[in-house]
Amino acid sequence: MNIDGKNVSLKRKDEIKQKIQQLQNEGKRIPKLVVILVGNNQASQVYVRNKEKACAYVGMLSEIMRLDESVLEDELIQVIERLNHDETVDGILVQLPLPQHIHEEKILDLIDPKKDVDGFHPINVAKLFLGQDGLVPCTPQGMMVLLDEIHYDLTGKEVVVVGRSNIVGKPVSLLCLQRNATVTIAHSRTENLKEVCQRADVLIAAIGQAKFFTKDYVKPGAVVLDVGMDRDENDKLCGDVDYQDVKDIVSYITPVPGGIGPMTIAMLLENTLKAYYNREE
Ligand SMILES: Nc1nc(=O)c2c([nH]1)NC[C@@H]1CN(c3ccc(C(=O)N[C@@H](CCC(=O)O)C(=O)O)cc3)C=[N+]21
Repeated sequence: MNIDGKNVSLKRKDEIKQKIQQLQNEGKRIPKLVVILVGNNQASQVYVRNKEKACAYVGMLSEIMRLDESVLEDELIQVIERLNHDETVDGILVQLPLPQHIHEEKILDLIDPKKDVDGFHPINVAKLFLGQDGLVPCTPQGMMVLLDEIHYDLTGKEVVVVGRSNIVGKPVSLLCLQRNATVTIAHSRTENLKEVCQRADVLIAAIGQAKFFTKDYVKPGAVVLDVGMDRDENDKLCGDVDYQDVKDIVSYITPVPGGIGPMTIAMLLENTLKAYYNREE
C-alpha cells in the first residue's frame, strides 16, 4: 500500500496555516524563512520554488535570495551574517549543492544554530546525537511522521538504512535508534547488500540511483521508504526503489513523487515555526 506523503504533508501544512492565522489574529510578528540559492542548478530551482509556494500556502513570510554562480565565498558569508542578525528572520536555508569554489562546511557552520532550519549545523547535529531538543533535518523527520501515520512501532524492528549522508542516512539512523529499532547503516562498500536488505522490516533507500532496489532486496511485508529523487531512462522522476517490481510484496511504500519529497517541505515549515517560537520566548 502507498503511504501518501502528499496528503500527510497537506494535513501538516493546514495545521501550520492555522497557527500562523492565530499569530496574525493576535497581532504578532509572522515567521519568516529565507532561502539562499546560489547559481542556477535546474533541480534546485524547482525545489526552491516549491518551498516558496509552501510558505505562501501557510501564510509564512519567505524570501528567496538568488546569488550568481560566481559569488565569492566572502560575499555569501556576509549575507549569512546579516541574516543571522536580522530579527525578522527565523529560518535560514542555504540550498545545496553549492558551487565548487564555495566551502560547504564553512558556510553551514556559520548559520546561527537557532535559525538552522535544515538541522545541518554541528550544534544541532550534536543535539540529535545526544537526544536533546534541537532542529532536526527535514527529510528524516518527515520519514518518522510517515511511520507515525501508519502507526508503525519501530521498537525491536530491523531497520536497514542504505546511504550514509549527513543529510539523510546518518540522521534517520539516529531517529530510528531513538525509537528502539535495531539499525544497520549500509552503503556503497557494504558486502552482501542484498542479504543485508532482505533482513529489513523497514528499508530506507537513500543512495541516489534510479530504481536500484528490486524485489530481491526486499523482505515480503516490509515497509519501504524511498528517499531517491532520480531520473529514469525516459527522464521521468523516480526513486531509488523499483516501485513496479516491489509494490506487490511490500506492506507499505512511499511513492516518488508524492512520498518523502513533500514531507521534507512540510517539515521545513514546522522547523521554521519551531525556530520562531524558540526565538520569541
Ligand atoms: N539545504 C538544503 N535543504 C534541503 O532540504 C535540500 C537541499 N538543500 N538540496 C536538495 C534537497 C532535495 N530536496 C527536496 C525537497 C522536496 C522535494 C519534492 O517536493 N519532491 C516532489 C516532486 C518535485 C518535482 O516535481 O521535481 C515529490 O517527491 O513529490 C524534492 C527534493 C530538498 N533538499
